[in-house]
Amino acid sequence: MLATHGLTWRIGEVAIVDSVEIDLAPGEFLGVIGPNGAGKTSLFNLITGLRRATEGRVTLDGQDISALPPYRRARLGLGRTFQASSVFGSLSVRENVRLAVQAHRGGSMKLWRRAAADREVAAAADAALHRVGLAHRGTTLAGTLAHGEKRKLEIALLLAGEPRVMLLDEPMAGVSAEDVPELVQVIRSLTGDSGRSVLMVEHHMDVILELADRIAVMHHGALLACDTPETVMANPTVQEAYLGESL
Ligand SMILES: Nc1ncnc2c1ncn2[C@@H]1O[C@H](COP(=O)(O)OP(=O)(O)OP(=O)(O)O)[C@@H](O)[C@H]1O
Repeated sequence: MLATHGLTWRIGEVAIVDSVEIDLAPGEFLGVIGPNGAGKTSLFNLITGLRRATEGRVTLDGQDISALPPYRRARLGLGRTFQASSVFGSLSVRENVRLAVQAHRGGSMKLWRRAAADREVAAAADAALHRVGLAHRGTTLAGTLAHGEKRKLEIALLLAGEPRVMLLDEPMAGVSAEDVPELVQVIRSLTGDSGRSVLMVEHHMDVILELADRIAVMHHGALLACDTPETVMANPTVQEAYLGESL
Protein backbone atom coordinates (compact mmCIF):
# COMPACT_ATOMS: atom_id res chain seq x y z
CA MET A 1 0.00 0.00 0.00
CA LEU A 2 2.36 2.72 1.27
CA ALA A 3 6.06 2.15 0.65
CA THR A 4 9.30 4.05 0.92
CA HIS A 5 12.23 3.19 -1.31
CA GLY A 6 15.69 4.31 -0.22
CA LEU A 7 14.04 7.37 1.32
CA THR A 8 16.70 9.87 2.40
CA TRP A 9 16.71 13.45 3.69
CA ARG A 10 20.07 15.18 4.04
CA ILE A 11 20.89 18.49 5.61
CA GLY A 12 24.38 19.23 4.33
CA GLU A 13 26.38 16.07 4.91
CA VAL A 14 24.09 14.70 7.62
CA ALA A 15 21.43 12.13 6.68
CA ILE A 16 18.50 12.88 9.02
CA VAL A 17 16.59 10.06 7.29
CA ASP A 18 18.89 7.49 5.74
CA SER A 19 17.82 5.05 2.99
CA VAL A 20 14.63 3.94 4.74
CA GLU A 21 12.70 1.04 3.20
CA ILE A 22 9.22 0.50 4.62
CA ASP A 23 6.35 -1.43 3.07
CA LEU A 24 2.96 -1.12 4.74
CA ALA A 25 0.36 -3.77 3.83
CA PRO A 26 -3.39 -3.01 3.65
CA GLY A 27 -4.88 -3.21 7.14
CA GLU A 28 -1.45 -3.38 8.75
CA PHE A 29 -0.47 -1.51 11.91
CA LEU A 30 3.20 -0.54 11.87
CA GLY A 31 4.70 1.05 14.98
CA VAL A 32 7.74 3.32 14.59
CA ILE A 33 10.07 3.63 17.54
CA GLY A 34 13.54 5.02 18.12
CA PRO A 35 15.46 7.20 20.57
CA ASN A 36 14.91 10.98 20.58
CA GLY A 37 16.24 12.55 17.40
CA ALA A 38 16.26 9.23 15.50
CA GLY A 39 14.38 10.80 12.57
CA LYS A 40 10.86 9.49 13.14
CA THR A 41 9.04 12.81 12.67
CA SER A 42 11.31 13.64 9.73
CA LEU A 43 10.31 10.32 8.13
CA PHE A 44 6.65 11.29 8.54
CA ASN A 45 7.39 14.69 7.00
CA LEU A 46 8.90 13.02 3.94
CA ILE A 47 6.02 10.58 3.57
CA THR A 48 3.35 13.29 3.81
CA GLY A 49 5.26 15.74 1.62
CA LEU A 50 5.95 18.41 4.24
CA ARG A 51 9.61 17.88 3.33
CA ARG A 52 11.03 16.79 0.00
CA ALA A 53 13.35 13.80 0.08
CA THR A 54 16.85 14.40 -1.24
CA GLU A 55 16.94 10.79 -2.48
CA GLY A 56 14.54 7.91 -2.77
CA ARG A 57 10.79 7.63 -3.38
CA VAL A 58 7.43 7.29 -1.64
CA THR A 59 4.77 5.18 -3.36
CA LEU A 60 1.08 4.70 -2.63
CA ASP A 61 -0.47 1.66 -4.31
CA GLY A 62 2.56 1.56 -6.54
CA GLN A 63 2.13 5.19 -7.69
CA ASP A 64 5.14 7.43 -7.15
CA ILE A 65 3.88 10.34 -5.00
CA SER A 66 7.33 11.78 -4.16
CA ALA A 67 6.82 14.93 -6.21
CA LEU A 68 3.29 15.69 -4.96
CA PRO A 69 2.57 18.43 -2.39
CA PRO A 70 0.94 17.41 0.93
CA TYR A 71 -2.66 18.23 -0.07
CA ARG A 72 -2.42 16.04 -3.20
CA ARG A 73 -1.06 13.16 -1.10
CA ALA A 74 -3.89 13.69 1.39
CA ARG A 75 -6.42 13.55 -1.43
CA LEU A 76 -4.97 10.19 -2.48
CA GLY A 77 -5.68 8.88 1.02
CA LEU A 78 -2.70 9.76 3.17
CA GLY A 79 -3.78 11.31 6.47
CA ARG A 80 -1.73 12.56 9.39
CA THR A 81 -2.11 13.82 12.93
CA PHE A 82 0.51 16.14 14.32
CA GLN A 83 2.37 16.21 17.61
CA ALA A 84 1.20 19.80 18.05
CA SER A 85 -2.55 20.10 18.33
CA SER A 86 -4.38 21.28 15.21
CA VAL A 87 -7.76 21.85 16.83
CA PHE A 88 -9.69 25.19 16.77
CA GLY A 89 -10.16 25.72 20.50
CA SER A 90 -12.87 28.38 20.24
CA LEU A 91 -15.15 26.21 18.09
CA SER A 92 -17.27 23.32 19.31
CA VAL A 93 -16.11 19.76 18.85
CA ARG A 94 -18.76 19.13 16.18
CA GLU A 95 -17.93 22.35 14.31
CA ASN A 96 -14.29 21.31 14.18
CA VAL A 97 -15.14 17.99 12.58
CA ARG A 98 -17.70 19.54 10.20
CA LEU A 99 -15.06 21.96 8.94
CA ALA A 100 -12.69 19.06 8.35
CA VAL A 101 -15.35 17.10 6.44
CA GLN A 102 -16.22 20.20 4.40
CA ALA A 103 -12.58 20.88 3.61
CA HIS A 104 -12.20 17.31 2.41
CA ARG A 105 -15.34 17.23 0.27
CA GLY A 106 -15.24 20.74 -1.12
CA GLY A 107 -18.29 23.01 -1.40
CA SER A 108 -21.03 23.46 -3.93
CA MET A 109 -22.34 26.88 -4.91
CA LYS A 110 -25.80 25.67 -5.96
CA LEU A 111 -28.25 26.43 -3.16
CA TRP A 112 -30.46 23.36 -3.64
CA ARG A 113 -27.33 21.23 -3.59
CA ARG A 114 -25.95 23.07 -0.54
CA ALA A 115 -28.77 21.95 1.79
CA ALA A 116 -28.31 18.28 0.93
CA ALA A 117 -24.54 18.63 1.17
CA ASP A 118 -24.82 20.26 4.59
CA ARG A 119 -26.86 17.31 5.83
CA GLU A 120 -24.28 14.89 4.44
CA VAL A 121 -21.45 16.83 6.07
CA ALA A 122 -23.28 16.83 9.42
CA ALA A 123 -23.91 13.08 9.17
CA ALA A 124 -20.27 12.35 8.29
CA ALA A 125 -19.07 14.55 11.17
CA ASP A 126 -21.37 12.82 13.64
CA ALA A 127 -20.23 9.41 12.38
CA ALA A 128 -16.58 10.39 12.91
CA LEU A 129 -17.34 11.64 16.44
CA HIS A 130 -19.17 8.42 17.19
CA ARG A 131 -16.21 6.38 15.92
CA VAL A 132 -13.87 8.00 18.44
CA GLY A 133 -16.34 8.02 21.34
CA LEU A 134 -16.94 11.78 21.37
CA ALA A 135 -20.59 11.84 20.25
CA HIS A 136 -21.65 13.15 23.68
CA ARG A 137 -19.15 16.04 23.42
CA GLY A 138 -20.42 17.59 20.17
CA THR A 139 -21.38 20.96 21.68
CA THR A 140 -18.35 21.26 23.99
CA LEU A 141 -15.80 23.94 23.12
CA ALA A 142 -12.81 22.04 21.72
CA GLY A 143 -10.40 24.18 23.73
CA THR A 144 -11.85 22.90 26.99
CA LEU A 145 -11.34 19.18 26.25
CA ALA A 146 -8.90 17.17 28.35
CA HIS A 147 -5.79 15.91 26.55
CA GLY A 148 -7.18 12.42 25.97
CA GLU A 149 -10.37 13.77 24.41
CA LYS A 150 -8.42 16.26 22.32
CA ARG A 151 -6.43 13.37 20.87
CA LYS A 152 -9.68 11.60 20.04
CA LEU A 153 -10.91 14.76 18.32
CA GLU A 154 -7.71 14.92 16.29
CA ILE A 155 -8.36 11.36 15.14
CA ALA A 156 -11.94 12.33 14.23
CA LEU A 157 -10.55 15.24 12.19
CA LEU A 158 -8.31 12.80 10.43
CA LEU A 159 -11.16 10.36 9.76
CA ALA A 160 -13.07 13.25 8.17
CA GLY A 161 -10.52 13.09 5.34
CA GLU A 162 -11.34 9.40 4.73
CA PRO A 163 -7.70 8.32 4.72
CA ARG A 164 -6.62 4.84 3.62
CA VAL A 165 -3.30 5.24 5.39
CA MET A 166 -3.15 7.10 8.72
CA LEU A 167 0.04 8.47 10.20
CA LEU A 168 -0.20 9.08 13.92
CA ASP A 169 2.62 11.06 15.53
CA GLU A 170 2.77 10.34 19.26
CA PRO A 171 -0.99 10.11 19.87
CA MET A 172 -0.42 9.40 23.58
CA ALA A 173 1.63 12.57 24.18
CA GLY A 174 0.25 14.47 27.17
CA VAL A 175 -2.52 11.93 27.76
CA SER A 176 -3.02 10.96 31.40
CA ALA A 177 -2.37 7.30 32.29
CA GLU A 178 -6.03 6.61 33.03
CA ASP A 179 -7.12 7.81 29.57
CA VAL A 180 -4.57 5.69 27.68
CA PRO A 181 -6.56 2.39 27.51
CA GLU A 182 -9.61 4.05 25.94
CA LEU A 183 -7.49 5.88 23.39
CA VAL A 184 -5.71 2.62 22.58
CA GLN A 185 -9.12 1.06 21.85
CA VAL A 186 -10.03 3.92 19.51
CA ILE A 187 -6.72 3.61 17.67
CA ARG A 188 -7.03 -0.16 17.45
CA SER A 189 -10.44 0.23 15.79
CA LEU A 190 -8.88 2.29 12.98
CA THR A 191 -7.44 -0.76 11.23
CA GLY A 192 -10.33 -3.08 12.11
CA ASP A 193 -12.41 -2.37 9.02
CA SER A 194 -11.93 -1.22 5.41
CA GLY A 195 -8.29 -2.31 5.14
CA ARG A 196 -7.03 1.02 6.45
CA SER A 197 -3.35 0.96 7.44
CA VAL A 198 -1.72 2.85 10.30
CA LEU A 199 1.84 4.06 10.78
CA MET A 200 2.31 5.26 14.35
CA VAL A 201 5.23 6.91 16.13
CA GLU A 202 4.92 6.40 19.86
CA HIS A 203 7.29 6.49 22.80
CA HIS A 204 5.09 4.34 25.06
CA MET A 205 6.39 0.84 24.34
CA ASP A 206 3.43 -0.85 26.04
CA VAL A 207 1.09 0.94 23.62
CA ILE A 208 3.23 -0.01 20.61
CA LEU A 209 3.34 -3.63 21.73
CA GLU A 210 -0.40 -3.72 22.22
CA LEU A 211 -1.23 -2.30 18.79
CA ALA A 212 1.51 -3.02 16.28
CA ASP A 213 1.63 -5.96 13.87
CA ARG A 214 5.23 -5.00 13.12
CA ILE A 215 7.65 -2.50 14.63
CA ALA A 216 10.14 -0.36 12.70
CA VAL A 217 13.11 0.80 14.75
CA MET A 218 14.92 3.96 13.69
CA HIS A 219 18.35 5.00 14.87
CA HIS A 220 20.44 7.90 13.53
CA GLY A 221 18.01 8.20 10.61
CA ALA A 222 18.36 4.58 9.47
CA LEU A 223 16.04 1.64 9.86
CA LEU A 224 17.66 -0.69 12.36
CA ALA A 225 14.97 -3.35 12.20
CA CYS A 226 11.43 -3.86 10.92
CA ASP A 227 9.80 -7.03 12.13
CA THR A 228 7.26 -8.58 14.49
CA PRO A 229 7.29 -7.20 18.04
CA GLU A 230 8.81 -10.43 19.42
CA THR A 231 11.68 -10.47 16.92
CA VAL A 232 12.39 -6.76 17.34
CA MET A 233 12.43 -6.95 21.13
CA ALA A 234 14.87 -9.86 21.02
CA ASN A 235 17.19 -8.07 18.57
CA PRO A 236 20.52 -7.28 20.32
CA THR A 237 21.25 -4.33 17.98
CA VAL A 238 17.93 -2.76 18.94
CA GLN A 239 18.64 -3.27 22.62
CA GLU A 240 22.05 -1.65 22.15
CA ALA A 241 20.52 1.38 20.42
CA TYR A 242 18.27 1.84 23.43
CA LEU A 243 21.05 1.40 25.97
CA GLY A 244 20.20 3.57 28.92
CA GLU A 245 16.55 3.79 27.88
CA SER A 246 13.91 1.31 28.95
CA LEU A 247 12.48 -0.82 26.15
N1 LIG B 1 14.73 21.44 9.87
C1 LIG B 1 15.75 20.87 10.51
N2 LIG B 1 16.97 21.42 10.45
C2 LIG B 1 18.03 20.85 11.08
N3 LIG B 1 17.96 19.71 11.79
C3 LIG B 1 16.77 19.11 11.87
C4 LIG B 1 15.60 19.64 11.24
N4 LIG B 1 14.56 18.83 11.50
C5 LIG B 1 15.05 17.82 12.26
N5 LIG B 1 16.38 17.99 12.48
C6 LIG B 1 17.24 17.10 13.25
O1 LIG B 1 17.05 15.81 12.74
C7 LIG B 1 17.10 14.85 13.78
C8 LIG B 1 15.85 14.01 13.76
O2 LIG B 1 14.75 14.80 14.20
P1 LIG B 1 13.28 14.18 14.29
O3 LIG B 1 12.41 15.23 14.90
O4 LIG B 1 12.87 13.62 13.00
O5 LIG B 1 13.51 12.99 15.34
P2 LIG B 1 12.45 12.14 16.15
O6 LIG B 1 12.92 10.72 16.07
O7 LIG B 1 11.09 12.43 15.69
O8 LIG B 1 12.68 12.70 17.63
P3 LIG B 1 11.66 12.79 18.89
O9 LIG B 1 11.43 11.38 19.32
O10 LIG B 1 12.44 13.59 19.87
O11 LIG B 1 10.41 13.48 18.39
C9 LIG B 1 17.31 15.61 15.07
O12 LIG B 1 18.67 15.58 15.40
C10 LIG B 1 16.86 17.01 14.72
O13 LIG B 1 17.55 17.97 15.47
